[in-house]
Amino acid sequence: MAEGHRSTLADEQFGQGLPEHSEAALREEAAAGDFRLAPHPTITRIGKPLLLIVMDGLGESKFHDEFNAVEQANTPTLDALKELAPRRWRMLKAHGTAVGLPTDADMGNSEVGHNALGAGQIVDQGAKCVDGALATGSLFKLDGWKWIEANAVAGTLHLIGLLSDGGVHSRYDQLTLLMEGAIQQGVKRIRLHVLSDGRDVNDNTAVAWVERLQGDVAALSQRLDVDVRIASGGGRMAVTMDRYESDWRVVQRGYYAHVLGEAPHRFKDPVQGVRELKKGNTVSDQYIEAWVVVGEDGESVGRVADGDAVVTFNFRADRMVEISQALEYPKFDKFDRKRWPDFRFAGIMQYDGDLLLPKHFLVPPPLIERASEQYVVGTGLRVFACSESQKIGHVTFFWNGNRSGYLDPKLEKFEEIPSDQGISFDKAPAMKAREIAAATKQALLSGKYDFVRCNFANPDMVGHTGNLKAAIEAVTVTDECVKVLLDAVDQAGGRFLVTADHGNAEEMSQRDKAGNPVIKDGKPVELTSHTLNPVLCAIGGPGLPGRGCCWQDDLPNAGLANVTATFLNLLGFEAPDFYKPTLITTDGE
Ligand SMILES: O=C(O)[C@@H](CO)OP(=O)(O)O
Ligand SMILES: [Mn+2]
Ligand SMILES: [Mn+2]
Repeated sequence: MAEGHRSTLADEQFGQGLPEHSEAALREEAAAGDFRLAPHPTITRIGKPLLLIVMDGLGESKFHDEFNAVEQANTPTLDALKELAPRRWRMLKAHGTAVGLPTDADMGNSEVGHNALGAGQIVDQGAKCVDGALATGSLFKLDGWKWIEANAVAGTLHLIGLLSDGGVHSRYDQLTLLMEGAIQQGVKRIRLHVLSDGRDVNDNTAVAWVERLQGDVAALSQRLDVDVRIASGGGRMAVTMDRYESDWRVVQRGYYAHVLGEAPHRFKDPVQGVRELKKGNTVSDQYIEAWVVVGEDGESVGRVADGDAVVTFNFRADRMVEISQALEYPKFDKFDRKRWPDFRFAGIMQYDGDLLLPKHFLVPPPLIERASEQYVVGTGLRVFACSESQKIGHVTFFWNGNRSGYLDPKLEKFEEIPSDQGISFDKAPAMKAREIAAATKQALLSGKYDFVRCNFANPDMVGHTGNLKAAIEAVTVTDECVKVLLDAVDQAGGRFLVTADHGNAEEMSQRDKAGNPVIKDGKPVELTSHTLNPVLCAIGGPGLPGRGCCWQDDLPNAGLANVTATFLNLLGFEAPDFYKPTLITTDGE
């Protein structure tokens, strides 16, 4: 059924112009050799590894002042890439329509960035698919809605997700359209379980967001004569939105607050309550502890009951997988659920197409067909991918077009370095970069792999804390680790490509329209989000062909999706012709 959903909607409304294939068919084809790459005419295979590094959240800003953590950091390796090989580096677009987001005002993010890097194509992303399904009303006609409809109408509809207009995981306008649409379908009672952001939008805006929602909910309730209330919440990094099993306690807090109605903070009015929790702004919006709204009787107003319906309204997958498991799996041992009511659950998207999780979803997810790894393993190349827990799925799941697990366990090895748990990453800004470098170096020198890729999480994760000093340290350590790996490429006689998935650390202060840092109470106001900035792409290594490679001159608007054909060339192969064009040529140098 899931496949049927995907194909109908993908074809009719958001067609990618590529042939329809089910996952199973794709794998069969791979096995049958349909994914063999043709050798590149001039960049030959040398039997030495290609290294690809993603520096997560490291972009280039036009502001060259003290708030640019990338420029403030000590980066001799990255500087040398530019200075020593002027024709082997360039900048790439990493935001907006260049990576499949709805508009060029949308900042880049890891999901779309790694999807583009791995898939070589620009695919309409989840945000756009949900926009379309809400605009046409198809969302309420498909099987996902049908699955929850009777419960939603007869019981309570619970909506769980991130409260902001960041556009990375969710969007406020989609939440309100979803509510309105559900009410038109006959829903009378809605409970909202909302996570504060402070990461994709400015920090210390949590109160304003809850206040806005409270206002809109009051107006809606009155206008349409329905009972809608804010029921529970917390900060996204402390409650519900863990990813890649970094810390299940985060999900447990969410399940307890949203489903059981249990939380350390209980108050009658969510605006006043959150205002109290945010007093003096001593805690970031991202880390607000779990809270529930209680009625006169002291009981939670929004615990999930038998016969209710639950929808998670984040369209992005990584941070919804664990809560979906907690909501959906009959057998579940990550924490004690205490009570698992008999409700019906649908995600606004399916968050994992291989696990088919959740089973029911309101909007078909973007299917990314013919991702590069299918060709890479289809050609028999051996792959090593490494990161720490916070980003491991980025270089595997997102990279492989949202496929979880191995495409070919005989040819691929994914290595996860456990991330620190329970701390804000500015407390340990190196994160696990050195461990990632060590594991990746070992893979490069082992002779066991043709394609070795890794992701350094710390410019991004530390950038999100808003702590400038820590972000500078994070970038410095990243540069040091890039050096370790480029030295290993030298030793191995291989080739490399260094890039990033979007910006973050290069802008650590909010700016006014004139570009000046925003100052409040005598202090610069931190910027915790990603940016719209371009990212570096640099190639090199002793294994480059005799006459070398350099950039094509005619691709001024190239973006992350052009990297895919480029690294396939560096592996010694031609890219599929429907991929975005390669950035390199062997003419002219
Ligand atoms: O932390 C995350 O979930 C996002 C920001 O919302 O960052 P990234 O896209 O880099 O993973
Ligand atoms: Mn990222
Ligand atoms: Mn990020």
